[in-house]
Amino acid sequence: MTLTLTDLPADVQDEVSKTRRIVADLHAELPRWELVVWTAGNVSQRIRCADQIGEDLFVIKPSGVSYDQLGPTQMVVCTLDGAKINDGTPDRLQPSSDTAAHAYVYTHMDHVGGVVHTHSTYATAWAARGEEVPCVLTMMADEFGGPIPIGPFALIGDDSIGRGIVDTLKDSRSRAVLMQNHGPFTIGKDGRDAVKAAVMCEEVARTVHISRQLGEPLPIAQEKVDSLFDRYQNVYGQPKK
Ligand SMILES: O=C(CO)[C@@H](O)[C@@H](O)COP(=O)(O)O
Repeated sequence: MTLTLTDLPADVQDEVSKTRRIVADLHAELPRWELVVWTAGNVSQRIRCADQIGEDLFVIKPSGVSYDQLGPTQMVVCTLDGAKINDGTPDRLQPSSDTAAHAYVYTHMDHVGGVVHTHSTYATAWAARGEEVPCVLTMMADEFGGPIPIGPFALIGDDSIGRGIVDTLKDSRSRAVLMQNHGPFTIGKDGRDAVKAAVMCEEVARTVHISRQLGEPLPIAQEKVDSLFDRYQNVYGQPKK
């Protein structure tokens, strides 16, 4: 039976409301960082509520709606099988066409709290060639712990894309995967972390492409990549609260 938001415990309803605001605001980051044209990108964030209602939920944008029309009340709430709940939005409002992919990632990667998909230019150009972005920048070692891998060609609309993302990232430190002939999908501890991974993925895809136009970039020794990744993930920035 389809869940009804207003029947859920008050604390879950509060978390849904907060997450809707977060996900709506994160969608503004996609055009801000020039990661999308038109509506060609989406963000979602998990709600960890299995202890209260027996399953997690996630919030994702509605399909094909312009970013300047996206507010918290348009954000769609789904179960981890990708089904929209009775979330207060009009029945006709459909979730993103990538909802099944996001749902598959949340189901099979419990540590993931946010998923992003874009068609950002340089990352998508690497995806079109089916070539991983080699780890030749300290920024890549910091952020991705190695190369940005290529995922398989997969048609939209069922579990194929989600399965390709999980199969590629489950044994990788990278939070980004370039789905062949399609574009980048990124994961993170939350939606903002996944958006950051999408921003950094496009940045390094552009830089490495330019470097290759000048000559052959130099690889970084694996032990140096490991050291850079460890520092950035565990020391960089301000002390964790
Ligand atoms: O990549 C695709 C379609 O191929 C979609 O991710 C993109 O058009 C965005 O679709 P949504 O607006 O999220 O349904």
